[in-house]
Amino acid sequence: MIELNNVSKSFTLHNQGSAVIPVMEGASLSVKPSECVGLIGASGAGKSTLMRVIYGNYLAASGSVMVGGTDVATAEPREILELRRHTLGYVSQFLRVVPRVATLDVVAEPLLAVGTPVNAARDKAASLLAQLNIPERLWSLSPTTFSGGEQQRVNIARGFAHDYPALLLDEPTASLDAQNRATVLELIAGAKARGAAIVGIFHDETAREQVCDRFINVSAFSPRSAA
Ligand SMILES: Nc1ncnc2c1ncn2[C@@H]1O[C@H](COP(=O)(O)OP(=O)(O)OP(=O)(O)O)[C@@H](O)[C@H]1O
Repeated sequence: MIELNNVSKSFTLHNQGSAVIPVMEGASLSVKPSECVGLIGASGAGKSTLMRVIYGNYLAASGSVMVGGTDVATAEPREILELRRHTLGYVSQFLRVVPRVATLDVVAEPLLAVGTPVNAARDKAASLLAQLNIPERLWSLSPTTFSGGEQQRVNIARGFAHDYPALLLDEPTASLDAQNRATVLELIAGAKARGAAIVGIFHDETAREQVCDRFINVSAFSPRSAA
């Protein structure tokens, strides 16, 4: 479902004499449906960079980044948007808050985007918000003023609203209390059970041991250790 072949990535620092910093070479990985692969490696090794390359936020310098039938490395922007709408979800630690949109609609939006009827989308959103302990009195408010932990849970609810065949999870359990953390791990297990291919970064060791089938150390893709 997610297949990277020989991917390299470097950054050009335009404000620093166009210095080119290679951060990744020869990155290859393959994630099958119902599998969760954890990215590990020291801080700065390139875990977030690899996730952004898969999501299409960073353009790979070479190699292929297949998600479903789309090569993210060469796809047109509209194909990437289509891929993100139907196939590839991304749950980051932070909610990009849309001003004045009610929490229930923020969570239902990915479902509406794939054509789910409004009532069904709202029902699913309500059930996720309840599962993640967001009090019902907050559902009609914009999450702009919510606490950090509440915003993170709204973001998780939104990320799990549509059943994406491929999911990227960037620290989905960071700074959650034990009960909400357990709920998120259940959501991840549920996504795996229905066939999602998942790539995740989890600093929380207990969480990653619980949901990951295997690990990839991205330090192996650092240009210094590449062959
Ligand atoms: N937009 C960018 N411009 C320049 N360099 C960048 C950019 N994004 C990442 N880097 C560099 O790429 C390297 C890998 O960073 P990345 O954030 O992927 O590491 P990480 O493994 O996710 O680290 P952490 O565990 O600390 O979050 C770092 O040296 C970083 O400075």
